[in-house]
Amino acid sequence: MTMAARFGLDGAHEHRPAPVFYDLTGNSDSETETLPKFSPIKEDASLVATLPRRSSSTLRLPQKRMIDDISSKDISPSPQSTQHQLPDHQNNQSLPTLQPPSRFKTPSPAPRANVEVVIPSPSPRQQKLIKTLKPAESPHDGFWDRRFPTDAEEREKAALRAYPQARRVDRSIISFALAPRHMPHTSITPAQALRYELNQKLKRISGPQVSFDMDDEKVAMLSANFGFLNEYKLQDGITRADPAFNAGCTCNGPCDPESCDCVEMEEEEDKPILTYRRVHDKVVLGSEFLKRKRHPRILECNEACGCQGKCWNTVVQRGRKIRLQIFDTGGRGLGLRSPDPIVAGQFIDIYLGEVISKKEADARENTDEKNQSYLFTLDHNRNDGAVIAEYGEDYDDFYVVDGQKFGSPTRFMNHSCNPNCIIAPVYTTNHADHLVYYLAFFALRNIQPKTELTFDYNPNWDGKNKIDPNAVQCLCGEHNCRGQLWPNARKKGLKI
Ligand SMILES: C[S@@+](CC[C@H](N)C(=O)[O-])C[C@H]1O[C@@H](n2cnc3c(N)ncnc32)[C@H](O)[C@@H]1O
Repeated sequence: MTMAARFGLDGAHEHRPAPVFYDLTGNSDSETETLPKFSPIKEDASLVATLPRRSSSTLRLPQKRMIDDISSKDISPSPQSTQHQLPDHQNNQSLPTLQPPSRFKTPSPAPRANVEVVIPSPSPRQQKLIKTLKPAESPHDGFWDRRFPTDAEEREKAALRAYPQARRVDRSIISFALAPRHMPHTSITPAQALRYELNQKLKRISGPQVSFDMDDEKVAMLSANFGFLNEYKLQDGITRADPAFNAGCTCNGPCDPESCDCVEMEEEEDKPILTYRRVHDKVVLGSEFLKRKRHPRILECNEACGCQGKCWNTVVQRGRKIRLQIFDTGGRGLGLRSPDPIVAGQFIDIYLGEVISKKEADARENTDEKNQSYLFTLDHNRNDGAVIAEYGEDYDDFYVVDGQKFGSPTRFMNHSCNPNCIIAPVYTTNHADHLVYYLAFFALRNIQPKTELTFDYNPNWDGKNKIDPNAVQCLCGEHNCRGQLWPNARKKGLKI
């Protein structure tokens, strides 16, 4: 056999390295010439030189593949063929005897010619530490203590804190994403986990408490990804008017509703549109305003005003004052109510969501599989002189609020043909922002605690509209029910 074939260098002749064979018995007297005539020390040089030997068991014993390469008569090595001598005391031990190759029939992949062993070096910190250690007492068993640390050495290292110490942790202060801190150590259902997660989100809503008043299973009607908002979420392409264009009233001291510049005038009448008034301890919308078929916008005072936004005309910007509950209505999905009594004209909350372009709203509406809509177009100022002057008469790209994935509790308000709430456009901090304003809900009449809060989704209904078979069916159950929420023509691709 050539050297090249033996080391697997000559691929044309032999791809597999020649087998390495150690004579461990030292008592064979035959077949010397049939064994490969090579030095196992030489072939194993890389391994043998770098790997420390613990005992005779670390010597490479013939492996299955090696034995397959050799006929059964080849496996009685002679003392003469033994190239790797064992110390005397090891030679005296009873060493493993070779088994006939007939036991190994399964073919195995050829061994790789080059074997590389990478042993990670200790880090500089570990090296420094190792130098400081006194050599542990050797039990004189042939083990190299540096490579095979004794228990004594391990204990010393531990004493020197060579190993990272377990940190003491106060588990009671760890907050978990899905499990409440004080929850008993019982498993929770996915519905309970979802409820917990959504409750955590509810807690981040500003103002009095908002809660779920229903079973865990019903809470699952709401996606875990739903995000509650305290302010509009402006999406790509949505811009707000420059605050520099904001204007305020010139009132000197508390604003007078008869003369305050923030109070809009009736069309073609030299008369202010009366909005808020005081009833006992509350500032509420007056009945004249509530009774209107179309509710005009409300301009609340702000920092640019003579009153510096401290007068009565600041109801919506002061935020929600009642508690709210999201509950299961049955056929109409989730709904909204309050455990508190509400008086006529009282502010309830604003409608929040993502503010998106009309184009984006069209795309979302057309891909929405469910027949639910949370879209509100901010087009109240369509006929406003200032808007027409700025954007033109045919302008139709008004922004849209989408409360489907992000929103405020009012996003759960259902439609009723006999509603108990109205919705009005309200400007707070910037009167020049005609494209982004708030949609604010007010009570239309006194509302008893736990009564569902509803509004009219189609306030322009004139009573003569035919029932559209494609419209979403109304389930409000009121005596004057129209039978439909709104024509669903766009979703079905129909023309109306
Ligand atoms: C703004 S969401 C109201 C909250 C909704 N119920 C929920 O569970 O998320 C509007 C949707 O509620 C449902 N809805 C609201 N009022 C309804 C009514 N009177 N009859 C039937 N479905 C109604 C319709 O599916 C509608 O598209």
